[in-house]
Amino acid sequence: MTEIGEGRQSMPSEAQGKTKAKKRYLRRKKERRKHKKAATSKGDKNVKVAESSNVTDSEEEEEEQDSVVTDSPVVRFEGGEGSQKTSEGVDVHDERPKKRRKVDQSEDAKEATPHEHSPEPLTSEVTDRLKSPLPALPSFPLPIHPNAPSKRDLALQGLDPALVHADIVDSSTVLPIADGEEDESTGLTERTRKRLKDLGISELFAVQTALLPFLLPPDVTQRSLYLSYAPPRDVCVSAPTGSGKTLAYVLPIVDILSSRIVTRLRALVVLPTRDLVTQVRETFEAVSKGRGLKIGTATGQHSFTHEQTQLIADGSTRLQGGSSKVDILICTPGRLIDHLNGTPNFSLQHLRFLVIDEADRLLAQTFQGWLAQVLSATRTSHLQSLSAVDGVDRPHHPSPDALSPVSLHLSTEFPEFHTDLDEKKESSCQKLLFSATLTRDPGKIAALELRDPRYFIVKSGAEKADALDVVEKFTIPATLKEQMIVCDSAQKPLMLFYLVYTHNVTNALVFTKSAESTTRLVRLFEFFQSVRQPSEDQGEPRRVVIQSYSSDSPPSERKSLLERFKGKEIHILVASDLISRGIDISHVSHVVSYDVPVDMRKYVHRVGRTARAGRMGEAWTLVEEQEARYFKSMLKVADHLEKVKRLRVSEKDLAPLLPSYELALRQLKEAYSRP
Ligand SMILES: Nc1ncnc2c1ncn2[C@@H]1O[C@H](COP(=O)(O)OP(=O)(O)OP(=O)(O)O)[C@@H](O)[C@H]1O
Repeated sequence: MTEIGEGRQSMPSEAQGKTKAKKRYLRRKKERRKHKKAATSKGDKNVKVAESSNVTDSEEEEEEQDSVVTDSPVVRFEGGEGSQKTSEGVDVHDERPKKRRKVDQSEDAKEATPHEHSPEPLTSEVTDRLKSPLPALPSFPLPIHPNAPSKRDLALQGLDPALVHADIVDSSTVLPIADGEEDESTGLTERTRKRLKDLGISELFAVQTALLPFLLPPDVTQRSLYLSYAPPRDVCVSAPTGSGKTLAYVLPIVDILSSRIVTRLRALVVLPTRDLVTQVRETFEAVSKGRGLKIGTATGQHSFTHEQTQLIADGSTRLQGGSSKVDILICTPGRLIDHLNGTPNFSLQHLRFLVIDEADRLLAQTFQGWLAQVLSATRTSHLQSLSAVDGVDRPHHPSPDALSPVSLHLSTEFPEFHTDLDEKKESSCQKLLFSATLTRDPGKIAALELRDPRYFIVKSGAEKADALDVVEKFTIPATLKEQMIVCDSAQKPLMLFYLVYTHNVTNALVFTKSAESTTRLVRLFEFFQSVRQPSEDQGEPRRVVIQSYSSDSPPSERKSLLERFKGKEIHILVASDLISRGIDISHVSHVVSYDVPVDMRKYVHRVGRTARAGRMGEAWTLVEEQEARYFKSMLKVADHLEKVKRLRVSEKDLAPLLPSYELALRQLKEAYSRP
């Protein structure tokens, strides 16, 4: 309070002081104007006398205030019609312009000159100073906006340089299989080439032509079972679905392992599903027929003990080099870890090949950190942990002859002597990664501890390929025709039935989002078929055999379903994404995504069940109206939107099927409402 009071007391004197100074200033200003007027009046008779000599101080003040108001470039008058009311309700006539008025900026600029604002007339000393150039201030450099990194640069950030410099292979490349003793173009042995011809294969596909010469170099020492002093480079392969990736690794493995004398576990193939394990085993058996190689599988389909007896020759004696009944093991990651941790003498120290097929899928799932465990087991003897596993302190009976070079330094046989055998060797295990949608994720690739990797990317139009294509895009088989049908969700089953009947589909895979919807859709289709009336023009409708294939069915039933589908006993297999990857059924003519795939990878693998090995195929995706935007943007991001054409089906087309469909729907409802 005191301070405020004091402030108020001092105000009048300050105000007076200010008023005097202002008065002085205004007086001088008036004088200046007079002088100016006197100087100009002689030559200019038309000059309007704007400044009366008897203008009062207060009038001058108002003038000053006005000039302050007009300093603002835009003047706005809120009250309409030029009059305003004061807070007390008194009408005040406002003489200012009623509309917005723009003040001329150039006039402002003129007013803002130092002369105008200077309260004192400029002395000659000051004007001299103003005229003389002031020493220039050091100017700061203008800020530079760095260019935003291009999409390409961003995409390449953090990538393995080997991936950026990948070998791009044109998907249309084929190479006839040579006759004669030597084949310099592929490095395949005569025996393997003969076997391929027996299997009806006369030429090699693009991925095979690229990979075989690399894995089977002309220098035979490079084909040894152990390469501790010149360990082989690892390989990553990205090639479209159905392009023959399986043979690209089966052929070199069979050729190299055929030189072995003792059976050891030398090739390990890891796959995400049991069905794929069975399929790859069949390919190995077909190619290696008559070569004496032993092939085993571990998927959990049989009991653990049964699998152990199939894999291990001797589980009772402690063997530093491990023991194996198989040269090649094809397995799922979960079961592999079970054997690594729980099967005595199961060792990966002799591995020459570690194949990870459908690599992006396997790397996306941890399966108890299977990869880290497998990589560690390839580096040193797994034997050390054995007694810990079974809890038995075994008598010490090492057999160093069975040790691989990578494990020789662990030998306890000659502890006193230091020879080059003690030197730690590198593992001879060559990692081979395959997928149609190979991950480019640097983090996931780093986990693989790849050794000087070489990337092969198979795609159409390889000559135009850019590093960005390598990074972001997946290739779809050139022989595949893709279409989407946008429809109401309630119409989807009817739309499927329409497509099946009008296109005479007899070999199709239909993908749904879940095992439950698979079963429901099959039941609806069966009801629909049972109530469908013969048409006037086409007579009795064709009978379509449809079955569901999902994780709900036991493995033995699934196996038999696949066999029947391959044998064309089943026309349509409605499946969850369980078989969207890798499954190779050559005659599949149509793939229907009854439910939209959740991402581009899923889409690529689903549609890739048709148009395999250069055959023609069609893929339809049923898109609910509210999903259309999402689906299209997914395709657009993958630069694939223009490849998927829209197929339009009108109400009129569906009308003939509608009565049977409605009846079938009622039956399905009843079936599901029954307790
Ligand atoms: N050189 C060849 N000549 C003829 N057929 C071949 C050749 N190579 C592979 N095939 C056949 O092509 C089909 C597809 O091969 P494969 O299953 O290896 O494809 P993929 O590239 O692994 O596909 P996906 O990515 O879907 O697993 C198989 O039926 C296979 O027998």
